[in-house]
Formats: sequence, C-alpha cells, structure tokens
Amino acid sequence: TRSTRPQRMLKAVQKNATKGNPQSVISAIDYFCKNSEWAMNVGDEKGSILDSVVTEVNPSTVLELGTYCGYSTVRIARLLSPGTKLITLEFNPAYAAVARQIIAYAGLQDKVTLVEGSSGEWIPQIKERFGITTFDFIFLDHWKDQYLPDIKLFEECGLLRKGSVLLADNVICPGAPDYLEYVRNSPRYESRYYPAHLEYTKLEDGLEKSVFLG
Ligand SMILES: Oc1cc(-c2ccc(F)cc2)cc2cncnc12
Ligand SMILES: [Mg+2]
Repeated sequence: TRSTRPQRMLKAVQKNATKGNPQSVISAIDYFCKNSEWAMNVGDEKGSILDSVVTEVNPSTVLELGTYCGYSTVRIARLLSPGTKLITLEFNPAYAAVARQIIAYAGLQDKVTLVEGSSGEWIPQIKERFGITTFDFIFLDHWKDQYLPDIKLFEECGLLRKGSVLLADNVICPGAPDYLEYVRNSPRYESRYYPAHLEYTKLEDGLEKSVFLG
C-alpha cells in the first residue's frame, strides 16, 4: 500500500540529515516541504520566532500540544537546558510513530516524553502522572477548536503560574478566532501577535504569545 506523507518525510530525514544533528533534521524537513510535499510543520519562518521565544523564556517545564512529525518538538528540545525535558501530546498514533523516529534520529529522545492521546483527556492527569506543578512554556499547535477549551483547562487544573508563556500557531490560518478573542480581552493575559506566513507559503499566518498574569 502507498506510504503516508509522514513516512515519506521520515525517509527524507534518514536520507538527507545527519544522525544526532537536530539542525540537519530541521533543514531536511524544510527542504522536503519546500521541494517535494507541503506538510503542516510550523516551518522555518514561524520556527525562528518559536526559537526566539523558547530562548527568551528558557523554560524548565514545557508542554507541546500537537506533535505531528516532531519538527517543532526537535526545534524546542534542541534549545532546552541540559536535564530539561518536554512533554508533547499527539492524538494520531501514525503521526506519533513517525515523530518518535524523527526525534530519535535527531538524538533528542532523552529530552522528550511523547504521549499519545487527546489533550482534553491528558491535561487533567499531567500533575499526578509527571509530577509537574506548572508549565513555564506551552506551544499550542493542534486542532484549532481545541485551543480555547484547553487554555481554560490549564487554568482550571492550576497548570499556569504568573509569567507562564503560551505560544499558539495558526491563529490566522486555519485560524483560532475564539482563542484570540479570549486571550486578547482577558485581564489575566498579556497577548502579542507575531505576524508571519503559513509554513512554506505566502499566505498570512502568525503566532500569538500570551503571558499568564496570575
Ligand atoms: O500549521 C498548521 C497548518 C494547517 C493547515 C492545513 C491546511 C491548510 F490549507 C492551511 C493550514 C493545519 C494545522 C493543523 N494542526 C497544526 N498545525 C497546522
Ligand atoms: Mg501549526
């Protein structure tokens, strides 16, 4: 049977990247998406903004919602201080299977805990399962209609502290209007929009960075 796009992306990484070199894995995926097949990785333009926010926050606790093939997982994990791990949630088992291999190819498997399941199911279990009290940095990059319910779940579960940074992909394309309205109008967040483009295209998209004020 025909391979899947994530499987073809993995093959491109194994062919063109250097094992244990995260930057070469990032470059191989971007090359594949620009020259062979578009795929929904955060990409190099928005990825550079992601890098700058992660570097600025220098988080000790990190959560990613929406692993897909692990591109942004690799981008984030390569910047974390030694001993810091990130938790990434992926609902689709086929995506998770490819992501594990791409993260391992980059040599970052010891910095990543990949959990298969839905955010709604897992967010309430994080404290007890992973011994985490609050997150310093959260990257939202999963289903756009889940952004708002999930940020409310973070608040209800006490997973945010004064200064926690949430960065959301695709707030313009495909769009998360209800999420934007919430973080931009809530007195509990200081929000800022980073204009960019939908990965590998000229279409407008951007990232929304929201700091929880406590
Ligand atoms: O970055 C993304 C982009 C798109 C997407 C798909 C089709 C299209 F036409 C435009 C945008 C979908 C996503 C789903 N989850 C996470 N990230 C995504
Ligand atoms: Mg995205």
